[in-house]
Amino acid sequence: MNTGLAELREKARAVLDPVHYDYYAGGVGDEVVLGENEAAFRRLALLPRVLRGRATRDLTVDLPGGRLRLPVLVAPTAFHRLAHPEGEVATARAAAAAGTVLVSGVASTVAIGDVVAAARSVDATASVWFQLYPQPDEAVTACLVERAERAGCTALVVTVDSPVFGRHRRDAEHGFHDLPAGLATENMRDLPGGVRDIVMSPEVSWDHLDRLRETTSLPLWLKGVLHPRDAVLAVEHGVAGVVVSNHGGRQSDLAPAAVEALPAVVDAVAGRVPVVLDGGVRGGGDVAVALALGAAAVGVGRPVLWGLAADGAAGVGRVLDLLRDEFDHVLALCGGRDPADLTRDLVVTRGRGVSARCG
Ligand SMILES: Cc1cc2nc3c(=O)[nH]c(=O)nc-3n(C[C@H](O)[C@H](O)[C@H](O)COP(=O)(O)O)c2cc1C
Ligand SMILES: CCCCCCC(=O)C(=O)O
Repeated sequence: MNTGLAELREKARAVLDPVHYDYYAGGVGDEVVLGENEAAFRRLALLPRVLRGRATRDLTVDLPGGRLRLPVLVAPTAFHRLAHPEGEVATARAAAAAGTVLVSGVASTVAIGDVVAAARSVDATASVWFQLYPQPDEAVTACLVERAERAGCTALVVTVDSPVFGRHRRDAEHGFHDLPAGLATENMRDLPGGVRDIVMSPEVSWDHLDRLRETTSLPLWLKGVLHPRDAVLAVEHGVAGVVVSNHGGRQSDLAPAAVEALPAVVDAVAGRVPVVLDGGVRGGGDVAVALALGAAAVGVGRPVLWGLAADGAAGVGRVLDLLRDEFDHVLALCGGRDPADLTRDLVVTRGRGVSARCG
């Protein structure tokens, strides 16, 4: 892990209520996938290319829903006001200042309109995307989508890896089930039928996705895809992009590490839509490896929460600066001029030698 990020994590651990720290840090079951997400990156190396670099590198990436000044976006995570009183407002300001996208979760503790306003107060062109779980009551989903559109979100991220809640042992041991008094999931107010809770339903299907797509003209990303066949189906169902993710090791503890699932999804999608990876990204080197394996960008979840808890918007800004700076440095070391110079032939598995390649 980048040492700056490790310091922020330790500062966050020191200031957070241990129950809330464990909610953020924890994973499902035995936390095998949680560990594997990071460990899998450590097993990969990048072959440098020489004599082809340039003095300054262009880190910009264009995605459906917005331009990123670095190939790192803020993955959706719930309940930012557990970390800092300003919550998602602080995160939005920092993401906008860094020139990247905040994917704001439906389970945010600030309403989406206020999140977008915070981002736009820093940069009038800032892009905020809205993440939601497709609800079995489609009137609820439609209402959430309408709110995101009205707020000015520029893309929707539909999370599909949660047919049921993940079983988080740390939360169970602490008895953490509810937000403390004074905090609420602000997007879940005044919904059709008086619904207040986010429902995870195994009955949500591709048909729900098709109907959701008909309710909006926003680009729609599918988050939580690991099987290449699902990636193909996603493209066939008209998504604008796919997020390879195991939810940061918080859903199935039998899932593969996210970066290990990435190449097959990239191959299945075959360039028809961009692929974003999240899970275990803890430094600029991880960003570079993911891009070399075909990701257009990566998402970061927990490091942003550590930065937020440690120092509000400034702490989130520090996380994004550290990742940008380290990624730029690694790109230079690989003889890269921009992210497109990171190609799969650069990636090798440690301990397995390097095969002859000239492609
Ligand atoms: C505390 C926490 C809350 C999360 N909440 C959501 C959520 O509401 N919606 C969602 O799609 N993903 C959620 N995720 C998953 C993240 O979007 C992302 O997939 C994951 O954090 C990436 O792994 P990383 O934390 O190792 O970077 C959450 C993750 C954490 C750690
Ligand atoms: C009742 C709100 C559920 C929010 C789910 C947040 C999440 O995805 C997580 O991993 O935690």
